[in-house]
Amino acid sequence: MVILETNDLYKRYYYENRLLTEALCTTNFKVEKGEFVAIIGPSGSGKSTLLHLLAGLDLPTGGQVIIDGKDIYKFKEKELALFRRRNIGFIFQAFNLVPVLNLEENIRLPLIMDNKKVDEKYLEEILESLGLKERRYYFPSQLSGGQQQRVAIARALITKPLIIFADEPTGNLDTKNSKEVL
Ligand SMILES: Nc1ncnc2c1ncn2[C@@H]1O[C@H](COP(=O)(O)OP(=O)(O)OP(=O)(O)O)[C@@H](O)[C@H]1O
Repeated sequence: MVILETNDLYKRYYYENRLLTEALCTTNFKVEKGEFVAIIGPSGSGKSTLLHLLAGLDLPTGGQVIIDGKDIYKFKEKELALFRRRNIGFIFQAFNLVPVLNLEENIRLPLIMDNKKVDEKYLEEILESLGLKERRYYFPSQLSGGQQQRVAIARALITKPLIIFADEPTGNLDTKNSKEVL
């Protein structure tokens, strides 16, 4: 089953009506449910642009992104925000945790924002499998980079999303922490 599809997706930046950068040239591909795909390419080749477009975080110049059969850029802004929150997990290179919330609260946050009940058993499973149980009441500033990134992963998993996008999730980590996160 195809979970993600792009149709002639592209992104250009203009400056004073002149083409400044072709950040992403026309892209067509499909991703099957359960597939693990890595996007590789030199610096500036458009990897982040592509990921942001796929996750509904940026607007394409043209083309479609279809997730679970839905053309995500046909949604109105609020609908897209809701669709994103319910169906898409995103892990950033900079962990983007909320500093005033503890580890567990950070993980619960997407469900709280959606007025949804947390599946407590699943939360415990995630904390256990990511080795975060003993640190659940720590704040982000009290955690190592690898631990913070694992919290970001847990936060992406808790909503049981259809698809998870990760933009260089180990980019800020040393070799040991990178291995742990992967
Ligand atoms: N706001 C913008 N205005 C103009 N050009 C932009 C803008 N944002 C990105 N670009 C250009 O789009 C191209 C693709 O950038 P992108 O960040 O997607 O690359 P990348 O492959 O993720 O790079 P890296 O591996 O270095 O993070 C680059 O040439 C960049 O200069």
